Amino acid sequence: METKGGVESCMNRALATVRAATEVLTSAGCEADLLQGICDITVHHGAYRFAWVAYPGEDGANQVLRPMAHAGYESGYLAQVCTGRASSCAGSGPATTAIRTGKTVIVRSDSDSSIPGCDKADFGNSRSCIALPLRWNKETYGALVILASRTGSFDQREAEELGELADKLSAGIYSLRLKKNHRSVERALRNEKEAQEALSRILSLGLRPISLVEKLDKVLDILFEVSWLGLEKEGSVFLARGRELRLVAQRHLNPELQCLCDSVPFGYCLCGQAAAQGATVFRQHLGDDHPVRFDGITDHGHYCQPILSSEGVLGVLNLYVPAGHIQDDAESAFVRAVSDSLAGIIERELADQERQRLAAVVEASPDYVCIGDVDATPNYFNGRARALLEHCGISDYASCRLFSDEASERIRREGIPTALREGIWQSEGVIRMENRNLPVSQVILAPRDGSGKPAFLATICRDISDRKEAETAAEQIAVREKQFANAVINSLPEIFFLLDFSGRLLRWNVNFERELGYTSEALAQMRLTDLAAPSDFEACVEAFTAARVAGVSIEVELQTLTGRKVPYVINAMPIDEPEHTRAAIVGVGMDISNRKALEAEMERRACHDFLTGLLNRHCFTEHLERELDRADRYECPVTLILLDIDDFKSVNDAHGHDVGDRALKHVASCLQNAVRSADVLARWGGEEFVILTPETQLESGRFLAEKLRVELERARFSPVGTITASFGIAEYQPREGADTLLKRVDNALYAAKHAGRNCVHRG
Ligand SMILES: Nc1nc2c(ncn2[C@@H]2O[C@H](COP(=O)(O)OP(=O)(O)OP(=O)(O)O)[C@@H](O)[C@H]2O)c(=O)[nH]1
Repeated sequence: METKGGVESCMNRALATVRAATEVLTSAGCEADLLQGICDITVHHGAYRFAWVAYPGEDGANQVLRPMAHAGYESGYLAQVCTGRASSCAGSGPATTAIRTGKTVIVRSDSDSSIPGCDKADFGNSRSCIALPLRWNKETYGALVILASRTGSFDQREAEELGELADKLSAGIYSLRLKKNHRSVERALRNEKEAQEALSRILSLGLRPISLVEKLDKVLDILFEVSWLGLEKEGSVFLARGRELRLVAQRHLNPELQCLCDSVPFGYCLCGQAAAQGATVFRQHLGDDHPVRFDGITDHGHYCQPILSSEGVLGVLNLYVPAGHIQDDAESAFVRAVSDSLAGIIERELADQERQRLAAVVEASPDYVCIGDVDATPNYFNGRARALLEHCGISDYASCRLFSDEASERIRREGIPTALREGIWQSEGVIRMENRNLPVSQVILAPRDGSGKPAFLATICRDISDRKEAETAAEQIAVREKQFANAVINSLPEIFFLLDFSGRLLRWNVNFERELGYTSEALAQMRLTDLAAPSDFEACVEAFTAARVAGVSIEVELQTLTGRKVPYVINAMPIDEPEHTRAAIVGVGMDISNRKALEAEMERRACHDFLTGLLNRHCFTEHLERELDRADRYECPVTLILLDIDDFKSVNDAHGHDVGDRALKHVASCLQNAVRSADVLARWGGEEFVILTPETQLESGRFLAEKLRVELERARFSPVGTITASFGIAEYQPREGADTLLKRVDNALYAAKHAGRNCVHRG
């Protein structure tokens, strides 16, 4: 226990401390000074062994005590208290307990184990401890801890006095913090105002009629004037071109550095890193990742702030700061705001450049260009269009009507709605001019704005008069060529036709219609093979199938509408399909009726006797050979009759050759009328006739010969009167041959002559 004198002395030291603290409490300029002042006074005026102020803090995930000020003899005590688990904020040491509970904690003996940890603490020969919570307005700042060298210190009165000191200290902390806050708020407001003014100056630069480089230079100047920014008066702006940064503006940059930084690839050095990452790069010092160096370069820090748009990286704002500069939230936010403003300026500039380029192109375009509102009110015409309007005497552009009423109506009803709906409408139209109409191709465009709505309407008309003239000329040439082709094919003496691959008639000449008698409507539904005579149909199909790949020539009979069969020789060949047709085969056909008739006549003449019209000897012999072959093969009977007019010489002599000729015809006629159709009658020569009677035996032959003899004798021929003939007959003996048979029948005839004529003899 303390003695009465000791108690007084304890009270005195507490009172001395409180008294001495008054000046510090009112005069301290900052919190650190206040805390340190109180600790000093506690030790020097209160003669306590040790005093310190603990604030709660964090070390990673651990809550710890932070000594904010201390005075007196401590001998490693602080380190032990602040790192020991028992005295951590989560622990139960005096300082921790006071902070956590908000109540004063007193330890009067270093053997007091009521507060765990205190017994283990090295009090540095101190024997008592008081931990006073520093609280104000329900906020606990920390604890004032005072150690005394004697056991049993800090009775209730001393503790109350010291508690008052702690309350005053808490009020002082509160007051200083309040002042500090006021100052920082005032400073922040001042800085904010300055920043806003700088930003508005930067933004207004975007509207000034100066080049982008000048604008960027001035932005750097404005930044250097912002007093609270810790910038060096040195900086630059890069613009991105592809994956490269180009130095476009700078202030006070070392000339050598200007050369080195003229072009910086994305990813290279600090600015390249900022561009590649799209994020701020800040460095306090010139480090290894700043490879751009020159002789005499001094250490400095960097703000490399990417200038970003929604499309990507536009460039980098590069600001220099003194070496060791500490980045400040307000400063970082301001630099970001400046880069956002720069993005706006650059984007507008690029858009302006693009617009100017487009405007120059549109203005110089050879097309007629009109740009107007989405309600189709025109508000711009390019040079070509203005010239056209002037030419047409139109001065009121807003209400000009260049197109015909019909075309205007179509544009209004179809063109503009389609363009507004689909973005584009294309057509052709005609512009009315004073002397002529100007054919144009027209395109109406409706580009959309950022919200997807049509922003304006642009009408582009192109003079297509040259093309139209060429098309008209080509059409006229095509018409003329068609007329010429028609004239040619219609003047052909042959029939002409074009077939498609299925053989259907595509085109034909007038001869075709005339000779076959069908109408063009009927022909348009027909194939050429439909016209073939039934007997020629198969051959016709075969020929025109072959004509798809190679030329063919075919003789075929075509049947006219009336059923008449006309022989044609048709030459047909495949053709390359002319444009827009299905033509596959072209052909011409010549009517060969005359040739066929001539051939028939020639054949007839070759086989027939010109006087009597009967088969001649040559043809008869062929018949005879064939028939005898058949008789040999099938052993069928054949009988030959040979007759000779009696005393014919006297007919000629008496009546002349003309009568003789007629007499021969008379005999031929009589014979022709008397024989059967299976018999073959021929003039053998002179006044001799021969009859081949197939399937006839000798007796039947003799009967026939006798019948003929009688018929001939009975038939009177004027002016000659009776004409008779002698007959020789012979039946063919198997395999005796024609010559032998003829010899035998000739002998029989001779015998008949010898026998007195007008009779029949067998050989
Ligand atoms: N008018 C005419 N006379 C012909 C033709 N061919 C032959 N003759 C004549 O027929 C006559 C045949 O006379 P011949 O051979 O003496 O026989 P024939 O007078 O009939 O006496 P036979 O046969 O013995 O009865 C000749 O005068 C021939 O000129 C002919 O085509 N026309």
